[in-house]
Amino acid sequence: MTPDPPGHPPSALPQPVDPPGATHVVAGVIVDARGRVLLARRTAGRELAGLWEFPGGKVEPGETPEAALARELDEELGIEVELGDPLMVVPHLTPTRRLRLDVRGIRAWRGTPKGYEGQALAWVQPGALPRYDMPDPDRPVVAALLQPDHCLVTPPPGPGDSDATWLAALESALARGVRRVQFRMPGIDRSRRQQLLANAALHCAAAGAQLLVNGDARLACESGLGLHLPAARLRECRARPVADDQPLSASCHDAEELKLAQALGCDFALVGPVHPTPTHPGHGGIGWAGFEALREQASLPIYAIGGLGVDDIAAARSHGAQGIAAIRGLWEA
Ligand SMILES: Nc1nc2c([nH]c(=O)n2[C@@H]2O[C@H](COP(=O)(O)OP(=O)(O)OP(=O)(O)O)[C@@H](O)[C@H]2O)c(=O)[nH]1
Ligand SMILES: [Mg+2]
Repeated sequence: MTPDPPGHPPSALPQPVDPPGATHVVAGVIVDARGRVLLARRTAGRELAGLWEFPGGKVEPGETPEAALARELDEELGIEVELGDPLMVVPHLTPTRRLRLDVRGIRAWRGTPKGYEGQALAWVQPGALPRYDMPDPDRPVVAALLQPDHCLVTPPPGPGDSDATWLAALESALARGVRRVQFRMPGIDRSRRQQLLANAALHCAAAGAQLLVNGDARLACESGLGLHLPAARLRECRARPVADDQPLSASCHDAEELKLAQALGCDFALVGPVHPTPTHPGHGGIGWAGFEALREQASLPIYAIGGLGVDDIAAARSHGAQGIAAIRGLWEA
């Protein structure tokens, strides 16, 4: 791609090209005035019969995704729609094919949705979506509707930094909208770590942010917080190391680790580095293509990490990520 000439606005994000053999499926998130989301149930005799899905269908040859979604929602529900923002594109590998589930918001519609193909419809409160049995690629979509689109991984206090300085930086990250925090403290002794964690927990609770402790299962359990497993710890785990109601996440670098994380019931994973970062010297980064190659083999929500910040959230979503996780990118104002 040639760089944009000076004085011109940056060009729009390149349209993702379907890899050979991928079936491009477009689906809409239709929300009513009460904030409920419309799901449709796949009818008997079709693949994945009985599962609930976002209404939509396959893009036909020569059709734009936008035209395909408008057509599908007219055929299936009898409504005329105005499309809103893209939510995310989930690349997914099934035993028989490669899918790209391209999910768009629906800004407005005319008509009353009805099941024109005999499918049952349900208007679902967002918080109840995880209770509906949906196809695997919908799991990250539901997470994108409900959970934070960025996750702060804390740096330890710098040399000479007081605990108060570190806590003030955490507070300002929370004030900027961080709602998911991984407490990572390499090189800090246990008693100082515990003290910082106790204070961080108070700040996070006050902001309504979720807090997960990196690596230390005992500390996580004692303090009733979530746990994040670095890849080496993940590989040692034979069973979920925290209670079901405590958040659990893991860092994964390959498909095997993602499978382990999923089998343990991790709520989400961190995958990267997408771009080179000072934290992983000598690693060139897996790039978005490498990220998608891992994403398509798993169904749990995944944050992309490595040289990313809030400006990269839309791009991350277009590659199937929940959003981005970052140390520096979210710590520094
Ligand atoms: N519409 C829709 N399809 C989904 C979702 N999640 C998901 O995996 N899919 C998959 O994407 C494909 C969509 O195909 P479809 O059967 O709805 O296609 P369609 O409306 O064009 O119907 P047709 O091919 O039966 O005529 C199916 O394999 C379906 O399982 C979703 O949330 N919405
Ligand atoms: Mg359909």
